[in-house]
Amino acid sequence: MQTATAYVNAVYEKACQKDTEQKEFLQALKEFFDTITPVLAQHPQLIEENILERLIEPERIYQFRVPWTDDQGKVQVNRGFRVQYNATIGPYKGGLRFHPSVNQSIMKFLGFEQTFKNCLTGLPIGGGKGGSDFDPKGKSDREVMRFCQSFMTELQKYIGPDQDVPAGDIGVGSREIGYLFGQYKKINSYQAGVITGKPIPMGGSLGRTEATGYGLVYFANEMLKEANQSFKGQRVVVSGSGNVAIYAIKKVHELGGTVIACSDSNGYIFDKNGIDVATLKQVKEVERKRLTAYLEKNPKATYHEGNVWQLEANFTIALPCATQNEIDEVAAKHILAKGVFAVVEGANMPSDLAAIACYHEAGILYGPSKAANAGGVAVSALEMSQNNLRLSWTLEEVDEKLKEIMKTIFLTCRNTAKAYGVAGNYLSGANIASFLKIAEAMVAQGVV
Ligand SMILES: NC(=O)C1=CN([C@@H]2O[C@H](COP(=O)(O)OP(=O)(O)OC[C@H]3O[C@@H](n4cnc5c(N)ncnc54)[C@H](O)[C@@H]3O)[C@@H](O)[C@H]2O)C=CC1
Ligand SMILES: O=C(O)CCC(=O)C(=O)O
Repeated sequence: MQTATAYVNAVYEKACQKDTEQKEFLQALKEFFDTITPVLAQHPQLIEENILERLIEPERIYQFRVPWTDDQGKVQVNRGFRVQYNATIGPYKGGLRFHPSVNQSIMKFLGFEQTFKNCLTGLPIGGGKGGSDFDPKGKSDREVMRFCQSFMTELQKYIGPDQDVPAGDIGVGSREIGYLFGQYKKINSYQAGVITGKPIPMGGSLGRTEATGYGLVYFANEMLKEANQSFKGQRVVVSGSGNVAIYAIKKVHELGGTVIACSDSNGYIFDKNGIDVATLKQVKEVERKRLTAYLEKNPKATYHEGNVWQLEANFTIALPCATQNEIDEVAAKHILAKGVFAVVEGANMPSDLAAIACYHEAGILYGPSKAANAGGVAVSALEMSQNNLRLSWTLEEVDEKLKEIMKTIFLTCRNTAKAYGVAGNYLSGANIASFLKIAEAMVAQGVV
């Protein structure tokens, strides 16, 4: 039989030949494969089952046309996707992203990551992802509504509370989820559990809006405790200024840290006394303006064009919460030179492979996205539970469950890494623990 290394290399080579252009997808595979080779050496039956080749192939991908009419009466066309990656441990579950960069590679990398993330939550949810190259920026509410209605007119054929349950991601917040769910109900019937992140009066869960950002900080806090550290007195930089970033900043401040900078896709603000969350929420959630509008309300802050990871000031903790590959090798080296001892990821795959190698080489704490940002999908699964039970938990109840889930994910990563001889490597811990559970379930279900 092939050795584990030869098997992993062969599967990766084949993927590279099949999906040559899909660089984000291949990157996600490489990051994963590098950590699980030793596990395959211990479980040769998984090689016999050809588990990797089965696991990396999405169960199915839908791609569809999304025509809609803009405010000038002109017909526009976008491309829609839903990747149903893996439903071995539960219905497909994962967000929808509306951003001009969306393509099949990005959808596949996100669906692949989601499969393992969802498994780490310990809740019965499989992995999926979807979205469109539609750009909500600069569109009126009515344009966004018409787009969402057209998108859902097609998507509704493929989803259901026990089949596939979408939610939000970049560019999809409660406004979009409201329009999407409204159209689903018009075509079908009221089935609350068909989508999560719903506005509260439509069956949403308290705490879902905050869950990814809060969960990230709960996870980071567990990492810090393990290293006899805390958020108290830390100078923190958060990239992005959207849903994940805003609630991560809020929770860091509650735990005694100071977030001195955050960003959008054009530039970043530096506010040495700490980002004012109320102002940020007003600018981003209510007015939907660029970050420069923050300065009108907080003139002591400064605005700089470019990537926040070029910040001149020193800081100790980095929480990337914007997008994939925002930290490359140059940015990682800059971050390390500024005194950072922990990078914990709110965005999906924000560090490229060279950046991750820099963290490992420097021996800093590194919390990988599939573990650290799982709080959002975990509370989405709690929303599904509440919808099924036809009841609503209080914010305190949801937050308590989220804290417990994030602590358990941390312990799973920590204990698995230790058991496989890579103590402190939470990336390996996350990959190995979720891989073993899904692989075992896939073997149990037969070759399907
Ligand atoms: N919303 C959720 O529950 C979850 C989101 N995530 C991930 O978190 C990240 C952020 O998502 P959300 O906050 O939900 O999206 P969002 O649409 O609310 O905000 C995205 C933010 O990132 C900024 N951004 C986008 N590209 C950027 C770039 N190149 N440089 C700097 N800033 C940039 C945008 O200006 C915006 O402020 C994404 O990677 C997403 O996949 C992960 C788990 C759950
Ligand atoms: O809440 C969900 O179902 C999905 C959240 C998400 O898209 C993610 O975890 O990346």
